[in-house]
Amino acid sequence: MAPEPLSAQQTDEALSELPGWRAEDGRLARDYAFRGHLPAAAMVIHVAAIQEELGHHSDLTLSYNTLSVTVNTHSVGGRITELDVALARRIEEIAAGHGVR
Ligand SMILES: C[C@H](O)[C@H](O)[C@H]1CNC2=NC(N)=NC(=O)C2=N1
Repeated sequence: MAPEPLSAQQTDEALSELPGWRAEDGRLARDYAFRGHLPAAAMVIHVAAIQEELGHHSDLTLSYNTLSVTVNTHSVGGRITELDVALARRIEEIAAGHGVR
């Protein structure tokens, strides 16, 4: 069954438990900073593995020591849904282990 887009209030409630994340242009977004390039690149692989497990995929932009994550749900026309929140929560769980600053 297709997920329902979250209301603005539901999105705000989800964001209140996702420090550092924001809603921007209809997407959940967060920028992570690392101590160098390899830790940032390693985080990409770990996030990719989670995304394959969940069947839900963010857009990842890797720079020197930063990784920008944005995600919405394509199947509902590019809106924020619980699937995006679930992925953001999983990414948050692994971030500290990658030495996020
Ligand atoms: C078949 C597969 O599960 C779907 O195409 C998934 C893949 N990953 C996805 N990722 C995102 N962000 N939105 C989707 O609607 C989506 N659909």
